[in-house]
Amino acid sequence: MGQDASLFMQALSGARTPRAPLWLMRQAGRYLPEYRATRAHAGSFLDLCYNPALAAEVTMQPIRRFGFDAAILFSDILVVPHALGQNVWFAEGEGPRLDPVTDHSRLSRLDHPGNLGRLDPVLETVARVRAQLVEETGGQTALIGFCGAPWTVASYMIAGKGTPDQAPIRLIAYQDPDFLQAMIDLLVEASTNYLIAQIDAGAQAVQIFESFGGALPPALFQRWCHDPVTRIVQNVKSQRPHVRVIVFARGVGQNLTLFGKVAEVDGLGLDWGVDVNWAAQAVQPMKTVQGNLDPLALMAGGEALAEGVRCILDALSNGPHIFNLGHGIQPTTPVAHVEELVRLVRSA
Ligand SMILES: Cc1c2[nH]c(c1CCC(=O)O)Cc1[nH]c(c(CCC(=O)O)c1C)Cc1[nH]c(c(CCC(=O)O)c1C)Cc1[nH]c(c(C)c1CCC(=O)O)C2
Repeated sequence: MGQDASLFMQALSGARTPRAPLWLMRQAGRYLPEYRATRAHAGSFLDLCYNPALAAEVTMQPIRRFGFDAAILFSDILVVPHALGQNVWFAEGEGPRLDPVTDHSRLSRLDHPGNLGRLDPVLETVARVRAQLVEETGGQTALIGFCGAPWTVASYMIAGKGTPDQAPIRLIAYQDPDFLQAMIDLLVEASTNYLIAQIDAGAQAVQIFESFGGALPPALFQRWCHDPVTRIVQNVKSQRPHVRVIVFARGVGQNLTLFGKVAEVDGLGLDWGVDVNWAAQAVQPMKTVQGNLDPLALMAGGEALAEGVRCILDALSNGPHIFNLGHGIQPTTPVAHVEELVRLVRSA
């Protein structure tokens, strides 16, 4: 079966599909009891990311349970700085921690972006998942690879942890733009190589997560978000023209239309703050749109969920659309609400 046989790939190619394909950001995660069970005997979170058998297993868990239309590689955006030699770890219950890189001398001690050998196990996971998807779904379920956008990844590399408003990187963008440009350039090159390696291992589409694009003031958006993401997309597409690319730039509002003008972008993610009626007018004529259910409407369930789904389908069903959340699923979301979501989207 060709790769465009899947509903997800058809929608991403710009087709209006008989029903909206469905997957969820963070669909493999702590809300699933089988994930928690695998996680409990895998060691640390990074150990799980670098264990191809277990990482493939958790990638497949939500596919087997819900029959989603796409699987997303189980890994993390911070494996890229880790592969470049930065110390990265996940403090239990606290999130990611890194030894901060805040100046040229520390940056120069990182590895060359062509040396991503540490990510070989992740590529092995991609190959295993693709083989399992072909075997178990006949290729009906597509495989998505991913990386973080340079600004988002650099915000962790500089602060050494998640920060509510990304103040450390914003300050450096003003005080030492040459340093930040060098870090961003390194990430553009590493991310390009990493995505191409995922595609060669079996990923049919890739998504770039710009989780903190909304932290940029308008005057800085072009340089630190739009340019680096566009460079990655164009680099990847020029070398692997058959792949499909989704950009999920959270919180960027009307700047979504700037990505809409980039010919090589196939799909645009909509966070839950985007007005879907605006998106139907301003974004969907240019690109396939994906999103934007509030993860808390899914957690709440009931009428909030039904109304949220209806509102999205009413606005976006007339063009190419992939159903998803506006951000990752929350760990305390009841599994029954996800079952209900699948039923609502499939029966619409
Ligand atoms: C900013 C960011 C990160 N990671 C990611 C982003 C961008 C998207 C976003 O904005 O959410 C992306 C990511 N992280 C993970 C995936 C896997 C694929 C998927 O199922 O979507 C993806 C695509 C698994 C994960 N990444 C992480 C978990 C939870 C780890 C655990 O099992 O303990 C998972 C399933 C850990 C992680 N990783 C990161 C944080 C801040 C945390 C801690 C927060 C938390 O605990 O939920 C960095």
